[in-house]
Amino acid sequence: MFSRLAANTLRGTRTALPSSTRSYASSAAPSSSVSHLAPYILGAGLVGGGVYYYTQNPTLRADEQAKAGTARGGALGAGSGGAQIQGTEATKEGGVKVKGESALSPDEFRSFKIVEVIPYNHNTSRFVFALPEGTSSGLTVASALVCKAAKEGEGLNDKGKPVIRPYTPVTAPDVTDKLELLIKHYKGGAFTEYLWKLKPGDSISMKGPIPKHPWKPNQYESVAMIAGGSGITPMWQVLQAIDANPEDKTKATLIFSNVTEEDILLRKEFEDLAAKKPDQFKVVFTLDQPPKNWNGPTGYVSDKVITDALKEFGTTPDKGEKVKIFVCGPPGQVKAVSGPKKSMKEQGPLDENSVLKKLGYSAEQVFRF
Ligand SMILES: Cc1cc2nc3c(=O)[nH]c(=O)nc-3n(C[C@H](O)[C@H](O)[C@H](O)COP(=O)(O)OP(=O)(O)OC[C@H]3O[C@@H](n4cnc5c(N)ncnc54)[C@H](O)[C@@H]3O)c2cc1C
Repeated sequence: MFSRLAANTLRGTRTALPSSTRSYASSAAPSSSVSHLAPYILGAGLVGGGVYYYTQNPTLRADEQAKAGTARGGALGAGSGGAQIQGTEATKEGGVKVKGESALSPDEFRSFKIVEVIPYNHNTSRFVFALPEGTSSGLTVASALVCKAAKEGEGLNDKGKPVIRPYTPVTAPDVTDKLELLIKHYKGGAFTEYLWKLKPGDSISMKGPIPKHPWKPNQYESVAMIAGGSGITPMWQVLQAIDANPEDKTKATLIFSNVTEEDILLRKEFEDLAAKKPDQFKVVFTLDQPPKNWNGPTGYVSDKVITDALKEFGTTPDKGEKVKIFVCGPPGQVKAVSGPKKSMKEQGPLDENSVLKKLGYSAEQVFRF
């Protein structure tokens, strides 16, 4: 599906971002990528060591954000799994809300057992957690959860405080009995180095939801999602919600950049969506290091990649409030595409030199996770 889409809709093109950005996005800082990383780190050691802008204020670590940002509510929940979503009820805003008990709490950390660790690719694994029988995560769309070590005294930072990091489950909010995180391993990463030592039977503490952009069905005619590396998981959460709600006619175009083909997370899921509902979902993958037979765009997410991809569903700047662009990825990519978020709570203006600004989009049309 992708090849067809790519061949039909996009031509290869060079871009405006340094390759270091994408190396950061989808590789776990392997030694071979050091030369790629150098310019980024040089310019941005800056952003708290590459923790995603989609998190946060560049100066604020997730640990601090977690303390500050676990406000309840604000979002509509939605489930997955076809036309009729089980265990959900309609809300007056037109969305769906997960019924029944939530396993997670926004007010306290709760411990969940890892039941399975399934390698996904060279640096990413699926962590499957058991939820109490009959409960679901209860996360709203779009929202995240935060994780820390469940065992006292473990997973601490160099100041002796627990390392806390946000993640977006890949299981939909109404899935009961289990929750799955798709996590990329960062060499030297405070939390993922700890996580990679754990085994099935061990536990992790979680708290949530951490609300992001409250998804309202049909609030926009169309949305675009520009993601890099593991910044893809919030996009998948929103796409699942749209797909699960037959009343939601929002059209969505995903532009997903990675270093190599192997780095593309959830590729089959996106291709299946685009194949199932081609008039509603469109996906474009861009690669820094494409294989010989690659038909899609290569390099960074440039103005041309965005313009070409968003033409079909008319996600253009002149549409005002009818369109939204979601951005989520590594700092270098976010900086080039939109400019960073002003702070944890404020989106702030678009960077004057960013691709979206130059294309004519307004700050109100853009949301960074
Ligand atoms: C809303 C949200 C949802 C997210 N969802 C997911 C998800 O589903 N899956 C996922 O994999 N990730 C997700 N993330 C990212 C995740 O929260 C963590 O940032 C990521 O796992 C890295 O954490 P870490 O503690 O292992 O690495 P960190 O310690 O934060 O470091 C990250 C990298 O930067 C390097 N580094 C650290 N400090 C410096 C420095 N001073 N200078 C230069 N380099 C430095 C480290 O060596 C490492 O390679 C999400 C983030 C947000 C905000």
